[in-house]
Order: sequence, then structure tokens, then C-alpha cells
Amino acid sequence: MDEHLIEFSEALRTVAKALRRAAEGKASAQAEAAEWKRRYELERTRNIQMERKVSGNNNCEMVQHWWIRSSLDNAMDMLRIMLPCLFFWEVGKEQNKRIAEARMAEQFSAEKNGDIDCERVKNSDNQSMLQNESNEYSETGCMKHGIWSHEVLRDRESDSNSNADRNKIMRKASFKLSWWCNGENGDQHKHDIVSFERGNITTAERSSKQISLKWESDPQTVLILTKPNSVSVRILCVQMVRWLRERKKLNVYVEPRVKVELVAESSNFSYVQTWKDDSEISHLHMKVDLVITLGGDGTVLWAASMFKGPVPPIVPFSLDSEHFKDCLDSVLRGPISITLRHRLLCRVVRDAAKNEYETEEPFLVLNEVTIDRGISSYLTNLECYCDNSFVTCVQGDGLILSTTSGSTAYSLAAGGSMVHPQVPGILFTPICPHSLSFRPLILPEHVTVRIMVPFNSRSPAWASFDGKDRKLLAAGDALLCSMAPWPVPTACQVDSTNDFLRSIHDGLHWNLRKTQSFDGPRDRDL
Ligand SMILES: NC(=O)c1ccc[n+]([C@@H]2O[C@H](COP(=O)([O-])OP(=O)(O)OC[C@H]3O[C@@H](n4cnc5c(N)ncnc54)[C@H](O)[C@@H]3O)[C@@H](O)[C@H]2O)c1
Ligand SMILES: Nc1ncnc2c1ncn2[C@@H]1O[C@H](COP(=O)(O)OP(=O)(O)OP(=O)(O)O)[C@@H](O)[C@H]1O
Repeated sequence: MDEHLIEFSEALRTVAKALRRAAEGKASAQAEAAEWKRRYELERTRNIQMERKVSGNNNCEMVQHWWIRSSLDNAMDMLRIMLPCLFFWEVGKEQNKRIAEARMAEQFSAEKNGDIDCERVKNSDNQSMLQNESNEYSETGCMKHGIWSHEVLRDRESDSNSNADRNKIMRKASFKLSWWCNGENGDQHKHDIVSFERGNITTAERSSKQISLKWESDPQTVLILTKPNSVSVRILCVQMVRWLRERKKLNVYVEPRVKVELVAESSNFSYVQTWKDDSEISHLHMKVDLVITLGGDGTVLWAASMFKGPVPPIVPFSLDSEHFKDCLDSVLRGPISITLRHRLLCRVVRDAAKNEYETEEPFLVLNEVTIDRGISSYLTNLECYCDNSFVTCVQGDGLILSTTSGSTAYSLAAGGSMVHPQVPGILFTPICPHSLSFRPLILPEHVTVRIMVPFNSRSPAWASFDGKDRKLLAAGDALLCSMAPWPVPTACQVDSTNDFLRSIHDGLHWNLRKTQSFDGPRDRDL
């Protein structure tokens, strides 16, 4: 009898447990369904807001970024929500399953009668991804509706609008580069060397021949960079911005400082664009077709330093540019002769680094990187290697690793040769070496030069990049330097050679000597 009672009470306990589990399951399914509904509403509102914001900003990247992020977020959220449901169904609680299904069906049917069009998944840009995922989840009875995809939730109108926006954003003038050479019959003809759909020069195509740039579509956006604190530059900038906007209908970008100056000049300049945050500078190459510099060589260096990857063509203007309209007219029409100025990629590898790839943020220089003794009064002691071959030990004031464009700057002052900017190479020029036989070198463009501060050095060394950004190199640290893949295309006034010779004649007064007088001794008098 007692045994029966015990059995019976065990059975009752089991039933009570089962009932409690069922009740808990039901409550949990209801909670899940409510949570799911809340998130769904939240996502939908966020989607609509983002849609408006994105079309307002005309920002294609944002759309892509946001779309990927929110799709991922969405997928994660939905997984988080669906997993307990799946588990729940899996353990076979029929009643709760029905509740959960009924809740979901309620949400979907409401949407289906509204503006969701699942067919659009197939037509969207992300067709295969969406289709795969919807197939994968179709058994759950909810994923086939694509509820997790913002793309699916767009209505037709906003879809077509955002496509138009996207096209508008993506429009950056494309161009073709070609080099001139003499054909068999002596005529000059062109060879295409590089062509990029969106106008980004991503390869350092080397040619000592003249390179010509031909626009394949009209340039639309110009960035003007100016030397600070110069009245004449400011006047020229005002005239140029006005002309580019009013006559040429171009979008004009300037630095924030210049925008403030322009708006102070006249509130009409409010159309001029700029950036708020320095991080936006990294996207400039995707928006800008042409960079105009108003200043000297330092302003061109400044312009180049703003582009850590591909650089749009740069048109340098000195201050006596009365004829800027004619000049810009012909640049905008094209074709123009350009000089591809190669840059050096410089990386500091600290002694503590595990390998050569563990470097600090690299620097790109258009002129040179200088390793000198800084404020120390001791000789620098630098071990130099070219690829893996030992070159020499520099004991003196320091060493300059220069591009050929930079050969007419500091390297020249230190006794280096002047080199035509289209000759590929790296100049290795010592600064005041304490040795009678240390002549400068020119190394081939493809090598990696490594400069090390040895442990027996009496003092650390300092590296500076185009005369800026000083970095301390302690014993054991190294500087690695190689040709960068992104050259700086600068527009020529005539062509590379003519411009180079003119700059060394006019700028440096190269071999300027008083012409010898006619009267005096001659060969026939001897
Ligand atoms: N002893 C020297 O000659 C010496 C010393 C330090 C720096 N520099 C040069 O100055 C450059 C930085 O220029 P900045 O304008 O910022 O400084 P900055 O204002 O001190 O001007 C330096 C001078 O160098 C000239 N210059 C710069 N690049 C040139 C080039 N590629 N060819 C001919 N002349 C050039 C400029 O026109 C300017 O007159 C450095 O990259 C370095 O080459 C030269
Ligand atoms: N947009 C800019 N913002 C900040 N600094 C700049 C800018 N443009 C130029 N500079 C700096 O101003 C300094 C002088 O510039 P630049 O060399 O163009 O003028 P310059 O010395 O009068 O001309 P030149 O090179 O013909 O002697 C340089 O050190 C350069 O780095």
C-alpha cells in the first residue's frame, strides 16, 4: 500500500513538474514573441530613419557600411531571438510552439499586407547573399520573409532614389594615362599605360617618357590647398573659387581654415565644402578629381602628405598666376602632360618589434627622409643596408634618402646630384660625412634601404619626413625605406623635362655665370 502511495505521489510530482515546465515554456515563448516584435519595430524605425539620413547625405559609403553593419547586427539579433525558439520547438512542446507560431504569423501577416515585398530580394544589389540566406532559413517559417534585411524593408520608391543617389556619389571623373613615344615614321603616338575607372592611380607605372592625362569624363570636384598667412594667396584663392564655381560649375573643397576665411570674406561662399574631422581626409581621394595648390614647393608637399594612398592630379600654382583661368581651362579640358612623382614609404621598426612588419604608422615622403643627429653634438653612427647587403656606416651629421623629385631640395644642398623626376631611383646622400671619400649614391627604385642605429652608437638619431614629423631612433631601432606604390601626379606647364630644366634654371640659378666678354685672347692669337 505504502509503495503504491509513494508511486502515486512520484507520478503526481512528475505531472506537476511537466505542467510547470509547460507553463514556463509558454511564458517564455510569449516573452520571446513580445521581444521579437519590439526589436522588429525598432529595426524598422531605425531603417526608415537611416534611409532618410543616407539619401540626405548622399553618402554611398555610409549606405554600404551601414547596410553591412545593420545586416550583421540584425542577423545576430535574430539568431539570438530565434535560437531559444528553435530549441523550444525542438523539444516538442506543441502547445507553446503553436503560441509562438501564432505570434510570429501575426507579425508577418501584418507586414505582408503592408509594404514588404519579398520578391524584391531577388532584384536587390545583394541578390545572391539575400537569396542564399533566405533559403537557408526558410524552414524556420520566418527567415524566408527576409525580416532581417534592411534591403528588403525598403519600399520601391526609396530604393530607386537611393540607387540614383549612389550613382551620383560614385561619379568621379575617370581618366586615362598614356605615354608619348616616337613611332616608326617619326610621328608621336600614345600608348596606354594605365587606366582606372575611377581615376585612382594605384600603381607606380614607371616610364621616362612623357605621360599624358586625358579625362574620360569631366572633372567635377576640385580641392584647393593654400599656403597659410599669405595675403596674395588669399586674394588668388577668392578669385579662383568664384571662377571655378560660377563659370565652371565645379564643387570646391578647401581646408576648414580657408572655409572660415572665405565665409568671413563673403557669406556667398557658403557653398564651399570642407571637412570637420581629420579622419574625413582619408576619403578625400574618392571625392576629389583635381587638387590645386596655391603656394610654393612646400604647399605641394603639404598636398601630397594629405593623401596616404592614391593621389588625384595636382596642379601647382605659384603666386604670380595671373593667367590661372587659361591654365585651368586647359587642365580641365585636357589632355595634360603630367609628371608621376614617386614617393618613398618609410617605416620605423623598433628594437622591441618581433618582426619587420610590426611597425609604427608609415610615412610617405615626396622629397626625402632625413636621419640626422638632432640636438646631439656627437656624430651620427648609422648602419646602412640595401636589401640585405651592407652599404656603409654613416659617421657625420646624418643621411638623406631622397626621391628624384626631392633631388633639388635638401639632398642637393648636401652635395647630391640633381635628377630628372621621372628617372626612377633612391638618392643616398650623406650630410657632412666625416670622411674624404664618401660620395653620394643613387640606388635603383626597387630596393629596400634599411638604416639602423647600432647599439654602440653614442647618441640616438632623429628621422624627419619632408622636413616634418620628427621621430627618435634609439639604439637598435631601424628605418625601412622603399618606393611607395602611389605616385603624386603633378600637372606640367609644358612637359616634365622642360619644367624640370626651367625649375633648376629659374629656381636654383643652375650654372648661372656671367658670359665671358668677346674681347680677349683667342686660339688664333696663340
Ligand atoms: N639645407 C637645405 O637645403 C634644407 C634644410 C632643411 C629642409 N630643406 C628642404 O625643405 C623641404 C621642406 O620644404 P618646406 O617648404 O616645408 O620648408 P621651408 O618653408 O623651410 O622651405 C624649404 C625650401 O626648400 C624648397 N624646396 C622644397 N622642396 C623642393 C624641391 N623638391 N625642389 C627644390 N626646392 C624645394 C622650397 O621651395 C623652400 O624654398 C624639405 O623636404 C627639405 O628638402 C632643405
Ligand atoms: N595648406 C597648408 N597648411 C599648413 N601648412 C602649409 C600649407 N601649405 C603650405 N604649408 C607650409 O607652409 C610652408 C611654406 O610653404 P611654401 O613652400 O609653399 O611657401 P614658400 O616657402 O613661400 O614658397 P617656396 O617653396 O617657393 O619657397 C611650408 O613649410 C609648408 O609645409
